[in-house]
Parts: sequence; C-alpha cells; structure tokens
Amino acid sequence: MEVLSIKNLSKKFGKKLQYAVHNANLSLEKGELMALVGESGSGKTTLLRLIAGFEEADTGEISINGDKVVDDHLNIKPEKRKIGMVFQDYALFPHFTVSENIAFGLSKKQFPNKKERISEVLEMVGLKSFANRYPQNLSGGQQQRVALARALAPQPGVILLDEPFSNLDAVLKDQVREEVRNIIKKAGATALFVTHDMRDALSSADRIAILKDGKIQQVGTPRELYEKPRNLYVANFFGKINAMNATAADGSYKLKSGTIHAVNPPKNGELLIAIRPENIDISLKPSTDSFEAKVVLAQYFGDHQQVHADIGAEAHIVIHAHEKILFHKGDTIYLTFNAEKIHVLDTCWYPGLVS
Ligand SMILES: Nc1ncnc2c1ncn2[C@@H]1O[C@H](COP(=O)(O)OP(=O)(O)OP(=O)(O)O)[C@@H](O)[C@H]1O
Repeated sequence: MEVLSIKNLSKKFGKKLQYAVHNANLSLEKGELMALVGESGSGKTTLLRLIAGFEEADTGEISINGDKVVDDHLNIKPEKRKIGMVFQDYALFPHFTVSENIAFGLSKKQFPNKKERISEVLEMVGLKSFANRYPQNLSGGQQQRVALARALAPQPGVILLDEPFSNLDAVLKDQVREEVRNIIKKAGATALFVTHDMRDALSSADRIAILKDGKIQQVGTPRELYEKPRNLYVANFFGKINAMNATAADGSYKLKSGTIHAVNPPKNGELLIAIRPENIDISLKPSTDSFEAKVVLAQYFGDHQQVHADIGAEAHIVIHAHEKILFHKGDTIYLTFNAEKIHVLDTCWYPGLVS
C-alpha cells in the first residue's frame, strides 16, 4: 500500500532561477524506510519541509495515506498531515521529562490511555527506565531515541527524519543507525530520512532516492544504486568508478586499447561504460582478455591496495587489489574487466544540468 505519494512537486525560492526541488516524483510503500541523499544544496531539506508542510510547493501533489494534502488548490497545515518529525537537533523540550516529551503530541481522543501508549513506545525504543529523566541527562543517542519515540507515539502515516545521524560521533553512528532502523521496523512505521552521507543511506535504507540540483536522479535499493547507477553523478556519489567511452559492436565494447566481451550485448553505438575498482582483476601475467597497463600510483590501505594505472589511450583506471603482491609506480600489470559488472551509463547527464 502506498503511504506517501509525491507527484511533479516543484519549489523555487523568491526570484532564484534554479529550482530547489524540480518535478519530484516519489512513492513510499507501507513499512518502507527510504533515504533521501544528495550533496549540500541539492534540495533534500526543502523536499522534506514540503512534505511536512513547513514550505509551500509552487506546483505538484502530495498524498499521505491516500489523503491529498497538497495540490494546486490545497495546502493542509503541518499538524493535520499525519506526519511525525524527528529534527536534526532532536528539538526535545528541555523542561519536560522523557514521558512528558512523548505525551506532548498525543491527543486524548486518539489515545484515551496516554500512559499506556507512552509506556509502549518507551519499551519500543528501550528507554523504559528513563521515563522521568530530563533530556539534558541523556546521551545523544538516547535523546535521539526519545525524539523518535515522540514522533512514533501518535502512529503517524509517515515519519520524516532530518539528518538523524549527523550529531553522532563515528563510533556511535554505526550502532545508532542499526537501532533507529530496528525501532522503525518494529513499529511498522514508514519513514523518509535525509542524509548527505552515502554510508547512512547504503547501510540503513530499504531504498534510496538521490537528488542533484533539486531533481531526483534515481530511486532504487542500495544495491541497485551502487551496482546499476543510472548516470555518472549517481555512480560517483556511492564511491569510485571508472567511466570509459566505448563503441558497442558485435556484442563487445571496443575501447581504444582493446575489446571487452559484453555479457548482455548492448545496441551498437557510442556508449559510456563504467566499472567499479573492485571488479577489475589485476595480474603480473597477461591472459587472453587482459589489457596491459602501467602503474602510475599505488597506495596501501591494509585491507586493499588502490592502484591507479593507465591503459594506453584510455584515461586513468583505478583498481582495488587484494593480492598479496605490492604494486609500485612503473610496474607493468595486466587488467581483466569482470564483464558481468560493466554497466552502461546514461550520457544525458552533465554537471549543472537542471531541466
Ligand atoms: N529559505 C530559503 N530561501 C532561499 N533559498 C533557499 C531557502 N532554503 C533553501 N534554499 C535554496 O534551495 C536550494 C536547496 O537547499 P536545501 O537546503 O533544500 O538543500 P540540502 O540538500 O538540504 O542542503 P544541505 O545538505 O546543505 O542542508 C539551495 O540552493 C538553497 O540555497
């Protein structure tokens, strides 16, 4: 069941030429946890605020639980949208205890027995024994769980979380990501969280939507976005990738310095192909499909070596090698591309493209 539906949503601030959010389409199924990622200024916060009702859309539609909350003639107030919000700084009321913070958004009509509901959500977030504490006497991770409990308590249609992991140090982050995901899943809630950190998105979300210049570039599972990025922007956002111009012909990708057999033969023509550094084998001996290359930089990172090499006319190739041999600048090496992991990118994206 579709819980959040966004159609052709756009927002421009004042007289700016650029859209903050441009023609966004997004759909969240019940129980889904989605990450909204993108670099600074890509429009993540604006999209979240449009959904919450803190900003007014220029055009487009938003529905929550099947009820329209925004269209050309409608702009339902934030408090009437059945949305739970977890703010970046948690925004807990300092003079209220944990219980009082959670009680704040609960109506007597929906929950005649408020105490029971508070106890339920405190149990859910593992803070039952902290009910009477004040926020300043809690750790950052605990404060975040209170904020999450407060958002979950009224059983909203969708929970929106603004940069939920950005205030946590690196050690806590891994643990809190897992906790937040588990709590949301246990509650059966549907949630959308904003992050600029691709690790948050890859490790926690069921699906990811990636924004660039206010436009959604791709929506998919972490694996789809990592392994089958639609364009170079998406590919680069999730780590290093080697992109090369190639000509598709006779079931192969022809590069200037050799040919790679294609597993899924593409249509003939000029293409931009891409392969991740871990999907290239490196050897000191040639084999039938290998490309000769010259090492220009080799960096040792303990669990792998990052080798930069030139293969003739093709630009720089980056390889993550796990071999025991250490490579050095000037070495002649032989690279074999894992044809199954070669992916064809959309070439219609270029930096700065807005419409
Ligand atoms: N209130 C505002 N007035 C004018 N321009 C705004 C306003 N809010 C956002 N913008 C502009 O809209 C664009 C998108 O901003 P937004 O804050 O949504 O991006 P973001 O991806 O959340 O960035 P960050 O990660 O830095 O928070 C930017 O160009 C920003 O300058």
